[in-house]
Amino acid sequence: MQTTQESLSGNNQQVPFHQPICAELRQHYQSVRDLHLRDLFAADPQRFERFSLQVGSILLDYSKNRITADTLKLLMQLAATADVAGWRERMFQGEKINNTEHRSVLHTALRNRSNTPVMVDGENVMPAVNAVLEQMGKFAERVRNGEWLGYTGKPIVDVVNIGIGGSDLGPHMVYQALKAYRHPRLDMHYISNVDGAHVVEKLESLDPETTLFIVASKTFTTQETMTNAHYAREWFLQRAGDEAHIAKHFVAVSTNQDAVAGFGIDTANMFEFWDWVGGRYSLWSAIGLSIVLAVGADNFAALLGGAHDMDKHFRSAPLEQNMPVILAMLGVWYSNFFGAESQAVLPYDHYLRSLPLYLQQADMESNGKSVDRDSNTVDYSTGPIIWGTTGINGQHAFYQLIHQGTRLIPADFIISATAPTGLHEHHDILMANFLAQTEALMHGRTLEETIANGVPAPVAPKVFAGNHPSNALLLDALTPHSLGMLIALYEHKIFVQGIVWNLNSYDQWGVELGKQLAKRIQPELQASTAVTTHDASTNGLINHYRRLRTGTGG
Ligand SMILES: O=P(O)(O)OC[C@H]1O[C@H](O)[C@H](O)[C@@H](O)[C@@H]1O
Repeated sequence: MQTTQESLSGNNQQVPFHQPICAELRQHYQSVRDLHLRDLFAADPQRFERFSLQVGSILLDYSKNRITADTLKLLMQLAATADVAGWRERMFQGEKINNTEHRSVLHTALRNRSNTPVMVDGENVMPAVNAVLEQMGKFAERVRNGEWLGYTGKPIVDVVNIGIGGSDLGPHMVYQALKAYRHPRLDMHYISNVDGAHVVEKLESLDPETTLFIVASKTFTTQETMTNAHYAREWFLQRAGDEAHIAKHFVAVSTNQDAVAGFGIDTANMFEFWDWVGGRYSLWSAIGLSIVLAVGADNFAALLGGAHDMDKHFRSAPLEQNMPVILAMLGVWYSNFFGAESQAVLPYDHYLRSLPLYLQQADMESNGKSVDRDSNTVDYSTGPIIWGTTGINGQHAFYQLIHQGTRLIPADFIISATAPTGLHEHHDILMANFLAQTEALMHGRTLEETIANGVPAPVAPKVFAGNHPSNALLLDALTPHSLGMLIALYEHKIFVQGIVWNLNSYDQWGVELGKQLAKRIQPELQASTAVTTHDASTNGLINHYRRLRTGTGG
């Protein structure tokens, strides 16, 4: 096993995409690209059994993909060539696979319910992980049972999570997904945008006496979060008067103890996590505090347990029976051989409506890269554009393009078999649409079938080519456990694709340049003379804004 930083870097010739298996896959692609799914199904009555897999409470039907048994065999050879199994072990064992930041990648340790030791720099991280989990559980229990009181002696009613990116999207998505499990007295709110409208509008509806703020930031330096947190602190103090009341209404989640203390939050009210937790993989850490407050420590433990079960499956199942690996390699098949540009995520579940947003960060910030882990510029496509919304709403908006447009858009359809509301008729309608769409995308409707249907002329616009690939993910029910499994499934899919594309999926240098430029531009917006230090477009826009700007100095 590789241990040193140098040995984690290979050279360009080692890149999986330069290996002979890719030439073989390209050749194979030529023989498969014109096959129609309709014919593949007709030729093989066992296709569903052959290309579906159940792991715990999740069924993955991947039979409606443009693959044959040979495709899968070759894709798995590519995964093996990329040493997915070796890298997987390196990740789980805490090697510093994030080679540009020299960090381990151990979100799996946060949900390691087996409690086996996980070592970072010679130290087992599990005692610290468990201690923070306990701290979160105890704190949440006091808030939930009404023991934790605001400065006028009232129990907390509203909790505001102030965070952005990974410190917002994960907890926000999970809170929505587990709404059915939430504490009846507690409402969670999420403020991320530095557009003042977000914080002002939200605070208008809240009572400082019964509101708890969680300032959630891994670095505790993110400008948007700090600006909103300072505003919330000011808003609170204007009403509560005394700084001593802050301790009852502000807690922090961060890796940066000094900055938390500097903000004025007692570090006794800080929930810690560590630099080996990537922001977009952090909902399992103290960043999930709002989840624990909403659904309780037991349900949070079930969420972690679901993710842990998926971790165990991912770590031990052979590649060809490994759900994250299968999803990942199907994605590679469409991105790198069919030239697909995007991947749609279509949850048929109101509670999962934020999953596409969450996965946008998880996937696109991880694999949206054109320089590989050895600093070579890649000559193949990497992470796709992730997009989507709840399935039914999408049907009445953009599905037209998926059905009859000119682009190939692989889509993941996600649904649970149980209606959390008990509205069974609603759920049957939802399910029928879910099935109808995947069937229509796959099968299409030929010219002959269209004519036989007796549709009036013109007939051509009413023909559906079909052959559009989709995965169907069917959960027994949307529970904390199955949600944990589902999120971990996607995390590991992203990991596998990153390995196949030879990327470091765990840094995000691409977000830095804009941040630096914004810092430079911000004071220029208040300049008294025309700004000339940028390109003509940026200068023109800055100066136009300076003229229109209202408020001090404008
Ligand atoms: O948690 P924070 O340190 O405030 O970071 C919040 C977010 O901001 C960054 O710019 C990154 O692109 C994200 O990966 C991160 O999740």
